[in-house]
Amino acid sequence: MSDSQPSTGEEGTTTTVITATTHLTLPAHPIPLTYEELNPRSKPEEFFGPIGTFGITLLAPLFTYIFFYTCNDAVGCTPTTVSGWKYAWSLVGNFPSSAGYLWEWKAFAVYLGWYAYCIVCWKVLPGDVIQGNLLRDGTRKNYKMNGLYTLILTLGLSVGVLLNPGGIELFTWLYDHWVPLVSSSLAMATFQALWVYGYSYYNGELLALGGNSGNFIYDFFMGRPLNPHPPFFPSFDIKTFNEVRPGMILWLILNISCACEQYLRLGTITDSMWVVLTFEGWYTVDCLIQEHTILNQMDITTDGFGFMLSMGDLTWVPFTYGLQARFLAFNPVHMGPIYTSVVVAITLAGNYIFRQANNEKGNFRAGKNPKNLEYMTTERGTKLLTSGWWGRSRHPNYFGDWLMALGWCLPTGFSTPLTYYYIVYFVILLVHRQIRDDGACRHKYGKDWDKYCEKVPYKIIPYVNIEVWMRWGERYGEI
Ligand SMILES: NC(=O)C1=CN([C@@H]2O[C@H](COP(=O)(O)OP(=O)(O)OC[C@H]3O[C@@H](n4cnc5c(N)ncnc54)[C@H](OP(=O)(O)O)[C@@H]3O)[C@@H](O)[C@H]2O)C=CC1
Ligand SMILES: CC(C)=CCC[C@@H](C)[C@H]1CC=C2C3=C(CC[C@@]21C)[C@@]1(C)CC[C@H](O)C(C)(C)[C@@H]1CC3
Repeated sequence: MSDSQPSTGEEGTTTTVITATTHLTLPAHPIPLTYEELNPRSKPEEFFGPIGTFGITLLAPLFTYIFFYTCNDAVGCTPTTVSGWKYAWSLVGNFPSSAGYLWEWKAFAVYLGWYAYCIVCWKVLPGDVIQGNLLRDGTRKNYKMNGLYTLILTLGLSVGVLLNPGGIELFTWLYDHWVPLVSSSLAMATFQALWVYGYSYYNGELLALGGNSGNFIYDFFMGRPLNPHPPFFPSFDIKTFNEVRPGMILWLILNISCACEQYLRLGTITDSMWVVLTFEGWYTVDCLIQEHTILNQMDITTDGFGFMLSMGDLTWVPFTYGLQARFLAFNPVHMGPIYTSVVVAITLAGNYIFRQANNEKGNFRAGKNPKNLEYMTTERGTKLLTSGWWGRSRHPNYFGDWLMALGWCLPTGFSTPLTYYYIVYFVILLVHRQIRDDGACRHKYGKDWDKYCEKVPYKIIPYVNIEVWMRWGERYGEI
């Protein structure tokens, strides 16, 4: 089976080939023939251009380390005091346990083993082959969707280990080698990003429209190739593989390791740890149940695969999204029934909005409209929902996602602001994503998008017009 096929629909070798639930139609213009026409030069404008992308390339890994050195059982979690920072700094390269060693070959070998295991699972476990969206060269790629089976197998093996004598202690090996594992994932992420960047100059593959500026720093970060694959292994799509497997599943495993650490220290697992473990774990499970939906997301359809996604997927997601559980491992919080109920209610509300909104759009895009929602038809032929969750704001799913994120941070109590980094980072990520998506939709739908925006003026939070607030703020400022 070839990786890139004409859009006629063919049989995959494993199981049926299913076409991604998209409404995309063939471009009206003739498909350009030359490589240069297909891959035009882009302007380095996103993230404040080369300077901004250089800054994020350095700062994102740096923050991953800072989150550890300023928040661990040796220093506590006090990045708010000068003495806290000084003490944390003195421990870099000099940490009392292997959890803070900057590099360890054994951890690197374990990490490579984990990555290889994920590839083997992708190869040998069964799964539907889904045909992706139409690419601008007129072809479609096939994707094997078996992330959920990889997760089920991994969880099954984990339970097997945990039920054996010494299994809990074995699991805490991950907690005890946190920084060496961070460094290993970062090495892998950097290697991948460099390799796909270099290889994209040789194999004539389709480039991402936003990652072909000719500026190394910018293109390395944004991602030059759109759908990179290793040589001689064209059916292995590096981007979709990275997006939901080695990082997302590792996040769940690291959380289990933190829970084991807490159990060894306390002899029990606190309510706060259970809440974090359950809800963050469910996020991973839900993401893998819906794995096919990533084919319609901008990371897959538009963005290239570069350091942003490579580092984001392999390092940022598992090691910083796991901060809450790691904090609770050495700093247990007992929430009690009332606080637990409040946190659970917020998280469930977030999950409900997130899932309902994503399902409404997913069903609608698949040609189903079980709730009989209102919609408008654009000149392009695409339909846009104007009632239900998508009539309440233009990104209700982001709002639900953020509420869930709040529910993951609240169990850590209020002794440190650091564990709340996630909701701050997530606001920035979602607002930036909203602006990018709005721009892309305006480009796609033209004045139809303006009509939709008139009908649904609220950007993320239903019925809350941030722009009105901003204008009101400006007027207040003038007074
Ligand atoms: N935890 C994390 O770190 C992250 C989580 N996420 C989550 O991933 C999920 C996917 O996010 P993302 O890919 O950014 O975007 P969305 O799932 O919100 O999809 C946006 C697209 O939906 C289509 N659309 C917009 N409005 C309508 C409408 N009214 N009716 C029908 N279709 C519409 C448009 O595409 P078209 O018209 O072409 O179909 C638009 O480009 C979200 O739930 C988000 O919260 C995302 C990033 C990071
Ligand atoms: C600091 C830095 C370099 C950040 C890069 C941003 C990345 C962390 C995010 C960009 C898009 C992401 C997505 C997910 C995780 C975070 C990153 C990689 C995602 C896999 C989370 C789970 C969701 O269900 C998702 C599959 C929709 C999502 C896809 C985008």
